[in-house]
Amino acid sequence: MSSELWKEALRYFPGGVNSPVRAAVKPYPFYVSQGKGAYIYTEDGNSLIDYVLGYGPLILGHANEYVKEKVIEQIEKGWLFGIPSRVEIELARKISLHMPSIEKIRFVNSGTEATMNAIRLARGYTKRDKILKFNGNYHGAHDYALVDAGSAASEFGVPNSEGIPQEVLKTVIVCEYNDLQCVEKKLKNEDVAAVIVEPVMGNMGVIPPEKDFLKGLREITSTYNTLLIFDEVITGFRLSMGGGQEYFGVSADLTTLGKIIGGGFPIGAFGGKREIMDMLTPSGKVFNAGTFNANPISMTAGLATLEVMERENVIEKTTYVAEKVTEELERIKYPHVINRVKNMFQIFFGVEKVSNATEARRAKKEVYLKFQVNLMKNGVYFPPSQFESVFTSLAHYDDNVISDTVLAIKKSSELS
Ligand SMILES: Cc1ncc(COP(=O)(O)O)c(C=O)c1O
Ligand SMILES: N[C@H](C=O)CCC(=O)O
Repeated sequence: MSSELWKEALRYFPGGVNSPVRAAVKPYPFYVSQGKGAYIYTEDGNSLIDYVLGYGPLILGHANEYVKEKVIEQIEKGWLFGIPSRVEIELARKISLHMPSIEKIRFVNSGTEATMNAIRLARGYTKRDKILKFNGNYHGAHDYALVDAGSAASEFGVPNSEGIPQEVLKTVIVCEYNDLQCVEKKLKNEDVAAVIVEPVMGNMGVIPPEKDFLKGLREITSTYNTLLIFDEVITGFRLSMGGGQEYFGVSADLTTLGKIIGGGFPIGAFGGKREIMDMLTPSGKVFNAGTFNANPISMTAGLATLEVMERENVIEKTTYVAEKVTEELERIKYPHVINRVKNMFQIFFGVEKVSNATEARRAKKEVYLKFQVNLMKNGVYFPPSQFESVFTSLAHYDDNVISDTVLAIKKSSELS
C-alpha cells in the first residue's frame, strides 16, 4: 500500500522523496508499480492515464516496445564501457540533422549537467562571468540556476535556494520573461557571457514567449557579443523535431537538451557552434568529463525514440491529443486561462493572463490542486504542481484514452 511505503520513505529520504515535486501529490504520493502506454498502475491497485510522463521524456508513452527491444539488445552487448561506442555517433548525427545549430555536442547525464556546462563554456568562450536568466525559468539544480527558479523550487517556496555563495549570486542577473527592455538594459550596462532561456517556459506551468521575444533576444545578444543559450531540455524534440529553434525560427549559439533524447533514461547534452564547442576538453581548456557520459543505454533509448518520432509523426499526434484535452478544459466554468504550445499545456485558475512567472504565481494554486486531486479520483494524473507542464504522448493518441480523459475532466470540474 502507498500509505505504508510513504511512512517508511519518510524514515529514509528527506521529505520522503528523491526529487521534491514528487512530494507534492496530496494527501501523500502514490507509489507506482508499472507503466504501459498511456497508463500507470499504482501499488494500491489503481490505474491512471498519465499526463506527467516522467516530467516530459516519455513522448512515446510508457515502456514503448521498440525502445524496449533496442535497449534489451544493447544490454545483451554490455551497458557501460568508458570507451566510445558507435551509438553515440548515431545519436549525435540524428540530433544535429534535426537541429542544425548543433554542429558539435557533448553528452552528459542530466539537464542540470547540460546547463551547468553550457554556462561554464559560455564563460570560457566570452571571458565574461555574468549570465542572465529569466524569473521562473528552471535550468536544473545547480548553483547558477537556482536564482528565481521555477518548478519545484517555486512550488516549495525556495526559488532562491539557501547554500549558494554570494559570489555566485552576484554573477546571475534576472529579468522577467517576455521583457526585452530589461534584457537590453542589462546587456548594455554589464558584461554578460550568456542569456539562457526556455523557448517556452515549462516550469511555471506553461508560458509561451510573446511574438518576437525570442527573435529580440537573438538580436540583442548578437549586438552585445553575448551568447544565446536555448534550454531545450523540455522543448527539444517536443515542439518540433528541431525544437523551439525550428518552431520559432530562431537559432541559438548553444543548446541544452535532455529528457526526450534519452528515451526515458538519464541524459543531458549541450551543443552548438563548432568554434565554441571546441573549447571543451580535450580539444580546449573548459573542463567537462563524466563516467556515465554517452552511456550506451541512454544513447540507444534516445536513438530509438527519435527513430519512432521520425516514422510516426509523433509531434502532430501528441498535439492533436493536447487540443482535444484542452478543448474540454475550456468548458470548465471556474474562471481560468489555458496556455498551450503544441503538445504541452497548463491551466491556471482565477487569472486572465499568464505571460510571466509573476503572473503565474498569482493563479489560484489551491483551485488547481483541488482539480488535480479530483482528476486523480477519476483516473487521470495531471502534474501535482501548478508549476509543471501537462504533457501528451503517442500512446495517448487513442480514442478511448481521449474520451476517458474528457469524461474525467467533466466529473472533476466542480471547483467552487
Ligand atoms: C528546461 C529545463 N532545464 C533543465 C532541467 C534539468 O534537467 P534534469 O532534471 O534532467 O537535471 C529541467 C528539468 O528538470 C528543465 O525542465
Ligand atoms: N520540472 C522539472 C523538470 O522539468 C520536474 C522534474 C523534477 O524536478 O523532478
